[in-house]
Amino acid sequence: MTSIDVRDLTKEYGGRRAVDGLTFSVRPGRVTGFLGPNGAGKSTTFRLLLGLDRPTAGTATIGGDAYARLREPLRRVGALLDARAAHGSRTAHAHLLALATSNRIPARRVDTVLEETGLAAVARQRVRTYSLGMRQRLGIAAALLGDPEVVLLDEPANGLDPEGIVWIRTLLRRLAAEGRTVLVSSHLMGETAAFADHLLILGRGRLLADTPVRDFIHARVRPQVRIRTTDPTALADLLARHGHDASREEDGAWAVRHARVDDLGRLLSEAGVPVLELTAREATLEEAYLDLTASEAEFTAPRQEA
Ligand SMILES: Nc1ncnc2c1ncn2[C@@H]1O[C@H](COP(=O)(O)OP(=O)(O)OP(=O)(O)O)[C@@H](O)[C@H]1O
Repeated sequence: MTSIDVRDLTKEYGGRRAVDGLTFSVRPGRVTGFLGPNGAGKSTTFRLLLGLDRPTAGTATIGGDAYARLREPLRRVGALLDARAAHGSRTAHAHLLALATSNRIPARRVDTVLEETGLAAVARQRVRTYSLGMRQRLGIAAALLGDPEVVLLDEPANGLDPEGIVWIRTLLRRLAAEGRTVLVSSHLMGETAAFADHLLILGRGRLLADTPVRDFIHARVRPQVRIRTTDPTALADLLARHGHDASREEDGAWAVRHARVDDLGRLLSEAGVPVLELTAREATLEEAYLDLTASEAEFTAPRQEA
């Protein structure tokens, strides 16, 4: 089984740190989401892992070896970095066949991955006629061509339609279930939580979280209760008197944090506050993610002199 190991990895471009002392491991048999806002360093980390760029310091290895030292790398590691990589004047079939031939991969894999990615019917068309979603699928087909143990996909859902999004989720789950090591970058937490088991979250080149998705939700996604009433003044008074952390939402409803429907329902009923709606909801993952990024911003704010 092949793990990815990143140790003290740093990459500077002209004195600016794109990747700043990253240390993490990516384990086989699960999908690891690699999350971070634009410019957080995800693509740079992928390039360092694939030997396309040299680290300023630290190491990035796959199964214990730097990518450049792997024999028959396409059979070990499949990667999607840039969906525009395929030559537009070639057909998808020709593009994949050339890749297979130059990497000593059996030609029959070409048809297998074309089927797997839903491109079989358009395989003889030139790539320049493809939509962004079709190019994404072709990039994924190329990544899977060598039947690799490790799959690295940079924003694979980019350009896919809703059906494509469901397809990629299913594909990623299957690749992990087959025991492969799957690392998938995205800047969308909601999308990532739909397929990932584990999260690595980056902010400004640094690792902010290395956690199972379930633990992240448990630790950071707080329960909330949503209330609509015909008497907002009475509701606001009541909530304030009982020390509830409440705020008004855009549609006029109230959101009460760290509260339970059972407790609030009883309270409202005893106080005679008319209720139009009382619902339990979990703050979205996206909110939890922003929360994490905000605490990072506080952490990195310049220190005040005493
Ligand atoms: N070749 C380069 N030369 C100079 N700066 C670079 C280079 N590549 C990346 N950077 C800078 O490094 C930082 C990290 O970029 P990177 O592309 O790795 O982020 P990312 O998390 O992949 O973002 P995105 O979601 O936008 O793709 C950015 O500030 C970027 O401008």
